[in-house]
Amino acid sequence: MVTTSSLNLVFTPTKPTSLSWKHSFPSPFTTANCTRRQNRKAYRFVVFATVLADPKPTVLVAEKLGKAGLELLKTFANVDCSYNLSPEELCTKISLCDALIVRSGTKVTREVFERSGGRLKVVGRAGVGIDNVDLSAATEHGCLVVNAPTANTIAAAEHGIALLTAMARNIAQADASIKAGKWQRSKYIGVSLVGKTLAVIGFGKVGSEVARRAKGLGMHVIAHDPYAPADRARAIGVDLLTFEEAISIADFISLHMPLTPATSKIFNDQAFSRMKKGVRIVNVARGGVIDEEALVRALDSGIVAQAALDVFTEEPPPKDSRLVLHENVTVTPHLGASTTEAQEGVAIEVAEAVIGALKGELAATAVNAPMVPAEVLTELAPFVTLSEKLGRLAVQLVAGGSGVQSVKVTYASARGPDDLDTRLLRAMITKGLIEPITSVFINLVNADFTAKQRGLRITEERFLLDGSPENPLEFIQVQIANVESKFATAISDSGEIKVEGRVKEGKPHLTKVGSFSVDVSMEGSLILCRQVDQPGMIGSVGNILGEENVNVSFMSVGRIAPRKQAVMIIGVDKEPSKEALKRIGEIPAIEEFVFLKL
Ligand SMILES: NC(=O)C1=CN([C@@H]2O[C@H](COP(=O)(O)OP(=O)(O)OC[C@H]3O[C@@H](n4cnc5c(N)ncnc54)[C@H](O)[C@@H]3O)[C@@H](O)[C@H]2O)C=CC1
Ligand SMILES: O=C(O)C(=O)COP(=O)(O)O
Repeated sequence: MVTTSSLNLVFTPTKPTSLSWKHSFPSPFTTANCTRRQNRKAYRFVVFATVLADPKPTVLVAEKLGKAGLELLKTFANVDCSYNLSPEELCTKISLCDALIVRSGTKVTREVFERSGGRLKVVGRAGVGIDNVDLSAATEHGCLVVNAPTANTIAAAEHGIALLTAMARNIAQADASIKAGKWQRSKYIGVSLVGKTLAVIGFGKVGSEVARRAKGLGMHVIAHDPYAPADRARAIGVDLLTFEEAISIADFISLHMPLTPATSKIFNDQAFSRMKKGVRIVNVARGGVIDEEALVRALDSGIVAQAALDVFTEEPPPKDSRLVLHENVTVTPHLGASTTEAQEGVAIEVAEAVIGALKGELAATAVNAPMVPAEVLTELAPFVTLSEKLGRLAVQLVAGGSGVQSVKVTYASARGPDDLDTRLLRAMITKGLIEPITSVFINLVNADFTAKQRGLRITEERFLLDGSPENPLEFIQVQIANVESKFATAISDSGEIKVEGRVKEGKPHLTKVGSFSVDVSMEGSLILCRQVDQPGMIGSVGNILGEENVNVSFMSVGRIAPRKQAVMIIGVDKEPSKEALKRIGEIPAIEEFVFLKL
């Protein structure tokens, strides 16, 4: 048994039959192929498509983006290129935008999401680092964040090597000196790289490309990365060491990890004190991983002989920054990704991801939503629809005023937990449970967060079946505990509202309500009746609906035993009038009934 999500707040359905959708979904999800590009697996992703009122969405491009990416965006959207916006200008504009594209120079704060009024659907980061985007706020607002993780890797690695070699040979200082009319050959004696030890901190895409190139320069390369697979390092001929080991034996250190709470100021006084005297440091990652004041102290004391920095805690750094002005420091203004090739690449990469997201696809480069491989998505597709419908149906059975706090989802499958990814199904059940009773829009990005915020505790269980794991799932059960139902029949023997569904011939079917077995296709709207099993019932209800010109799409009866109680389910194409529903309720053999929209 696998149980997830343990959240403990309360939410109360206020309008259980209201189905006013803030966003409509042509289908619960669409799929699209994620194309090309080296280093990227061909994933296909799910998503919740938003139908935009304006035929063309608006994309705000807040920083300079390569031409090819802009052209691509213009084929699909109205593109507003407004650079150098102040934070207030950005917040003002954002309520008119469906997507925002930035580089590292724009802070996408919580206020930006709040001020978007729910319109902003995707933030595209035309580059790797997303430390300038408030990811929690994005997730809370159901806004997808995508980046362009591969197209600037080589540019950043080449810049790292450029800084390494320039620093070792005092290129920048010598250049400035000669332009100042001097000729200082003995002052700018450098150090050689060959045979020296380079510690690469952060052995990801950029770090490993730097390692490859440094080996080509004859350096001995070691690395530290708590998450990097040892075999990838071995394949490049690099030993993975602990942080302390790596920094204490290195002659050169090159930084390539993201800025996170764990890496913030990881290079501090303590770290510098462990380094070999005369070490040289390159930072093409993020300024915030270094305590810049500690680095100045280490430079002054000679522990660090030289530093070459492309990135700073504050960008641009203050004009009087002691670090920038230090004679042993070489600086560039965050140029790691700034090659013609990389900028065209990231522009296309981010434009494709943003367009995909606006079309309703979840990009391969989503950073705040789970990625679902294509093959998993294809086989789970009908269960995704089933999940949402079960959620919608279950919550509409709750009597108004009963707070829904606890929902148990059971997946019956012959597959082991590792072979069945239920995140998508859970998100869709959550969507089905919450959307009918609120105006909140739920997608894969914000489902768990919204459930937590609304006090909905969703636990998941697996019911392991014998048999063939060919079919991912046999059935899904949704149970809502500790509530009253407006249709008492839906309460199972164990006291919860219980609905169960299966996929039959690719279509979602309701197969259990409470303790009654039924079998109806989950389409349109349903009238559920509990009745004393007797002849003529179908005709009686059918007549009332016929008089109202309500088309009946199907009827199905599930009974305990002949002439005892039965559950009749009637599918209708439109909502019958209150009067018709009242007349159905007045049929003597009908003990209770409920009208539900799927
Ligand atoms: N200066 C510039 O213009 C550019 C800077 N960058 C920056 O370079 C960095 C690396 O980028 P990529 O290689 O594309 O990212 P990546 O995600 O491929 O690699 C980052 C690596 O850092 C590792 N890491 C995480 N926490 C760590 C820790 N505490 N200690 C050591 N390693 C840790 C991760 O396991 C991962 O392998 C990012 O911060 C990115 O923003 C990237 C491109 C251009
Ligand atoms: O991709 C990254 O992480 C970078 O740091 C590049 O930043 P930029 O897009 O050049 O502002």
